[in-house]
Amino acid sequence: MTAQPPPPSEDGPTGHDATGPDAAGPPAGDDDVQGTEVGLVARVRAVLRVPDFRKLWLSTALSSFGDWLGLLAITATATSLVDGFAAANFALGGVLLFRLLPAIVLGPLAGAFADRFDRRRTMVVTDVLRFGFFASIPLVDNLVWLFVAQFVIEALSLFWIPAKDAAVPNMLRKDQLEPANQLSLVTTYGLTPVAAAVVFAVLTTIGERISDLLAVSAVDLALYVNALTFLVAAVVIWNLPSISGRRAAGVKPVHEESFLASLVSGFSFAGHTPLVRGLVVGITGAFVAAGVVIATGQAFALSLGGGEAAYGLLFGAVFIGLGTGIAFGPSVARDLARERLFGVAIVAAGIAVSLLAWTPELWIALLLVVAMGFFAGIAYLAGFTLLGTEVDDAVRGRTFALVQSLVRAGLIVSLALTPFAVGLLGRHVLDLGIGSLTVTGERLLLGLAGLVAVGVGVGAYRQMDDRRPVPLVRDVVTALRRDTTARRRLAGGGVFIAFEGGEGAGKSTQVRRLQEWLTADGLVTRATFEPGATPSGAGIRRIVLDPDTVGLAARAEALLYAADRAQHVHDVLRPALDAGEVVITDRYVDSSLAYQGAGRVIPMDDVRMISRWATEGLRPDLTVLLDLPPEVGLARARGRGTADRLEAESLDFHQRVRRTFRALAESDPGRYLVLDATQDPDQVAAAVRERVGMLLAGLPRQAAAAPADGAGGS
Ligand SMILES: Nc1ncnc2c1ncn2[C@@H]1O[C@H](COP(=O)(O)OP(=O)(O)OP(=O)(O)O)[C@@H](O)[C@H]1O
Ligand SMILES: Cc1cn([C@H]2C[C@H](O)[C@@H](COP(=O)(O)O)O2)c(=O)[nH]c1=O
Repeated sequence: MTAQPPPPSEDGPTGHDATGPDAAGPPAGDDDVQGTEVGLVARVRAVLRVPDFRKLWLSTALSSFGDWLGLLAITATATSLVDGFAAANFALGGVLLFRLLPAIVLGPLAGAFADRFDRRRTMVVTDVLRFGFFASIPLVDNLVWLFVAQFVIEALSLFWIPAKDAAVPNMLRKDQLEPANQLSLVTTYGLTPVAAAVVFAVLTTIGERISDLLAVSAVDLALYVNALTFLVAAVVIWNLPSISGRRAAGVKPVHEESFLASLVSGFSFAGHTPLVRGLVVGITGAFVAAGVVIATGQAFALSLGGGEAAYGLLFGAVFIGLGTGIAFGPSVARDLARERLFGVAIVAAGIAVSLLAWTPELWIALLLVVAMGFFAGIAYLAGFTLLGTEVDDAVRGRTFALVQSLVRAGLIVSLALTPFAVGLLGRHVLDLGIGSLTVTGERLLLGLAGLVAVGVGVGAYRQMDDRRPVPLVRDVVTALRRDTTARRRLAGGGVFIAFEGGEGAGKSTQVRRLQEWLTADGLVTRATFEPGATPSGAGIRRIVLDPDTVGLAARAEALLYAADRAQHVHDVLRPALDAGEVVITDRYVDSSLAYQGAGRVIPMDDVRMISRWATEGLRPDLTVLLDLPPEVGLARARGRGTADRLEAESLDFHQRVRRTFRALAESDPGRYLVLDATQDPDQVAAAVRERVGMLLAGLPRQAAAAPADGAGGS
């Protein structure tokens, strides 16, 4: 018997909980993850049914609209405040420079701020201040003040953005973050700039009538409207306590670290966590390359024999590609792990840029630019989503801010240096004997940018790959195929298999082997473990297993394992099961019953109760118990090095653990497979396969021809 013995009618595959498939999710928006038959629109609609996210999205959309309108109005104001072509260009350049500059200095500080202080307050205060500064631009009506205000507004945005980016993952379930990001990115870079451009055009067209009616110019009116959007956003955000995350429940954080120390620990976290390191390197490198592409754009358009019109077309093609990648990338990539997709997409974008460098024709260039944008959009969405799902709340603000600073710094450097480099490299005609080849600075730099992108993509991939058993090429091909041989999810929801047993019983070995077998059989599988499979769980694992953790009360230990499990169910198990995966975990509730219940002698019912609460009743469809004498297992485990805190317990402790595992299995034989773990690993694996084969036989897999955007992200 595990946490919740199943009534006969509920038993069997996919009947893994007593509380229904929506139990682990937020109050609304849960009907989007029933396998892969659900389209993008339905998933976005489901995300929008989460009330707090919907309100935040609406207010962010409003601010974004205001921001674009403001940018148009500010550039118009800047050029109108000076005379002459050169001065107008200087004013325009100044506006853009002052928009990007603060990020380099203030970005990391803003991240530490977002992690340290109440995010809702940070957002409200910055919105109110942005309202004031935007409104001051038309009132003061002076170019120097415009630059100052622009700088301050941008600096304030730097505090607002990481606070918001770090807050969103707390409002949604992990599997909802990708559609939420798709919606936000399409809104910010697709819908609101277009809406702002239309409104700006209308305002300037009817400018005279506006002046007569309101006694302000159309450009000033745009700035006032923009200012007002920030005030509205401040009010909306003030009424969303969930943005405060942990503080929403009134929990005041204890800051043992100074501000400086938290800044340093943010950098250290990014530097020492391979996944984050890969993301930071990948996103920054990709933006450096993007800066080169933007800065060489006009010269490249000229070299294709086109003028401003060709440049405009190339510019538009980037956005078409980006939008398509963000909207449809997840459907194309389907089950490809986002950790892999990120690096692969950057490499693909890099290849497109490298090919661009050799392109003689405008139409080929346009296709390559769309392809580049498409892959860049996929990479950006995957990277942004991974930052939200994989980085713990406590350091998320600093991580987002670090990325934002590096991205802007990379953009500034490449935008500033590229024109000089193009000039320096010049134009050369090489005599190849059989003909001549014209090499121009912009094309050389484009080629270089492509190579940089390929390099950072490979680097990011190496850092982030979680060494899953399927080789990359097969994984990509499988993800792209939509025929009957492609890996499939289970149509009626996933199957949950737990491996249990004492130290060194061979659980990790058998989990890996079962996953390899199922993957080869074409199923989408997820191998995981307890404790420590989530970022916060990793911290718990360090505490409970560290031999230096002394004096930990038995109840505290039980609660720590339960906390790890609650996070594991919420972040990994429930979303994967809802998406129809076969989920295999190395340890689950039985370990708590055996180690904390029998080992630490806590009443079984107490352990059962906290486990049921932590898991919201989620229980395995099958538990494989690898049974062996503790002396044998401990000897195997010690082969790995120093014993951890639990391995170091007495033999008597481990005997009690073994007896309890066996008793649990005996009380519910239909749901357990008990195997003699002293057997050869091949024999154990064969017995596991036979039983799992029976469990899966007859379970419907997802339809062969899935709809184009039917993939759930994983
Ligand atoms: N059936 C087996 N016979 C002998 N050795 C085995 C067998 N299965 C695994 N081993 C070896 O025993 C050691 C422990 O195996 P493994 O890590 O798979 O066990 P585990 O149950 O996950 O351990 P723990 O719970 O302590 O992490 C490894 O060195 C592994 O190669
Ligand atoms: C889930 C769980 C685990 N434990 C113990 C059992 C082991 O000694 C360690 C985990 O180490 P492993 O090498 O990853 O197997 O933690 C526990 O006492 N209670 C639990 O709920």
